[in-house]
Amino acid sequence: MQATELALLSTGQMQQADAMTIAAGRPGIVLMERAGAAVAAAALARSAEGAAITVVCGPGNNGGDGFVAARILRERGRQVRVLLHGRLEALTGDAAAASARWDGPILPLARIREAPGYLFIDALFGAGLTRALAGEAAAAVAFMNETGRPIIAVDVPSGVSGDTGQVDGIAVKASETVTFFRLKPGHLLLPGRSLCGHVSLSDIGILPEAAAGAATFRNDVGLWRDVWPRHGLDTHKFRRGAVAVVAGGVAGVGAPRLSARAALRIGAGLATILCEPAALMAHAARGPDALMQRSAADAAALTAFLDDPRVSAVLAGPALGLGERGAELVGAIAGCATPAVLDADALTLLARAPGGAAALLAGRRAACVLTPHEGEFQRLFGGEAGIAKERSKLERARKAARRCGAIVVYKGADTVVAAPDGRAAINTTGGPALATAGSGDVLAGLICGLLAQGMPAFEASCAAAWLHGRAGERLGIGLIADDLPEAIPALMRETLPV
Ligand SMILES: NC(=O)C1=CN([C@@H]2O[C@H](COP(=O)(O)OP(=O)(O)OC[C@H]3O[C@@H](n4cnc5c(N)ncnc54)[C@H](OP(=O)(O)O)[C@@H]3O)[C@@H](O)[C@H]2O)[C@@H](O)CC1
Ligand SMILES: Nc1ncnc2c1ncn2[C@@H]1O[C@H](COP(=O)(O)OP(=O)(O)O)[C@@H](O)[C@H]1O
Ligand SMILES: [K+]
Repeated sequence: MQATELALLSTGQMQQADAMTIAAGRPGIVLMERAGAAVAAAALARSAEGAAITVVCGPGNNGGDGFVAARILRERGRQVRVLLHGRLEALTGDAAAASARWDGPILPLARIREAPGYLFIDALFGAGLTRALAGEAAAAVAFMNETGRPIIAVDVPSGVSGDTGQVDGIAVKASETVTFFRLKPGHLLLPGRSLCGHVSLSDIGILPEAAAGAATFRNDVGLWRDVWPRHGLDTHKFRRGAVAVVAGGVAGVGAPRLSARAALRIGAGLATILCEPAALMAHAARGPDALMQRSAADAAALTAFLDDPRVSAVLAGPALGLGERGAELVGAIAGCATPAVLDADALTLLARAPGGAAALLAGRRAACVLTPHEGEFQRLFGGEAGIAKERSKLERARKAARRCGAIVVYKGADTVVAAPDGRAAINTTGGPALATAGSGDVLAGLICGLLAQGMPAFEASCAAAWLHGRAGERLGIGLIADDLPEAIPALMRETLPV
């Protein structure tokens, strides 16, 4: 899949895409007929001839799609009941035209409890949702959900914001969502994603160029395949990239080793653990033999190591420790010219720095990736009203990336990767099996391993998040973080030109 097909459009951008297509000579009612036909096709696939289908229409064009679907379903032998929220005379434009083509009865929404039928089509609200559902609409949605019958949502489940995936109050819990042209962020961000059921995308004739300027993407291989590191026959270990993983003391030997192992498994040529002197023996006693260890007592030692131009990326955070040494080393990384990944303790130390992360990273000369989970994100940006008050995880990540001049990998079940230039991607690979100690350390190591091989930081972060998630899916429940790096080589061979 190409990057333009992975584009996600906001509801505003989708409206512009519609308007652009209509202005180019394709009438809105034609688009609506195609949208309604796609919804009808989904309902036909889920119902037998004669089945009773209830179509719940709202006051806008989402309702218009519902009227079209209702007409087609009746023509195809289904028993269709149409309910409308609001007055028929209040419908305008394409929705009014679509309702005029439906010559069956139209019942008020309040009658939804009578004979609900086998399947619902939710055409209440789509891209035009402006506020929380209330009154009759909220009651109808509660009823549909309670019946446990299948619900096909038109465009988005009513009550879910297409932009943020957030729900104020109540929303439809759909079995399936039929949407048009391109997905919206709300289909992928939680809780929206969990309310959509299976999402199918229908081409209704909107001009593909309408997505050309998109800066938000679903994270998939097509987004970064072209910049995936390739190594020629004449490569050697330093050309493949050397990673430095900055570690802490004896109590935290495991976490940085998970990161370093991940960096090696994703293709870095060399990985060295730089630990407190007292931890050197503990590291030396552990596998794999391919990993190297050195002591780095302070910032001077770390800087001297990073000054070697062959060291191509550095990672700090997992079990680094929150003491003076840690703070000093994070300061040294902020000031160095080596591409860096800052995770875990390094993020807490960044948040504690005078002026916060943005101040410490202001002068950075090389790419920097921050990998906060929710708690770390709050620590870093919770005090910045412009970021913390933003309702969309996508926009919070984007603003944080701009603020720090760094790539932000805002982790969770709907990880968002955002770049300071405004690009962002939402990751959907992975699952609950990844919620296990050390899983984040592996992700940080994967990113660092790709940075070390010269992959641009945004794409490296996206690729690492995608592979990390796929590895989690493949290993499934019961995985421990140690398993994740080992699953990476096979995944790479299957999905990438290595
Ligand atoms: N444009 C096109 O060509 C195509 C568009 N398509 C379809 O159009 C859909 C977008 O249509 P849309 O823009 O008319 O918005 P829609 O989601 O129907 O809702 C707007 C209405 O709901 C109302 N309303 C909002 N929130 C509410 C609430 N909480 N509680 C109560 N009322 C609320 C709002 O009222 P207002 O906020 O103005 O008071 C307004 O009356 C899109 O999702 C896709 O399905 C396809 O056919 C392809 C071609
Ligand atoms: N339910 C989930 N679905 C998908 N990915 C998840 C889920 N839970 C956790 N993850 C992923 O697992 C990793 C956990 O990282 P983190 O919270 O830093 O854990 P740790 O500090 O134990 O290493 C992140 O990459 C996160 O996106
Ligand atoms: K809907």
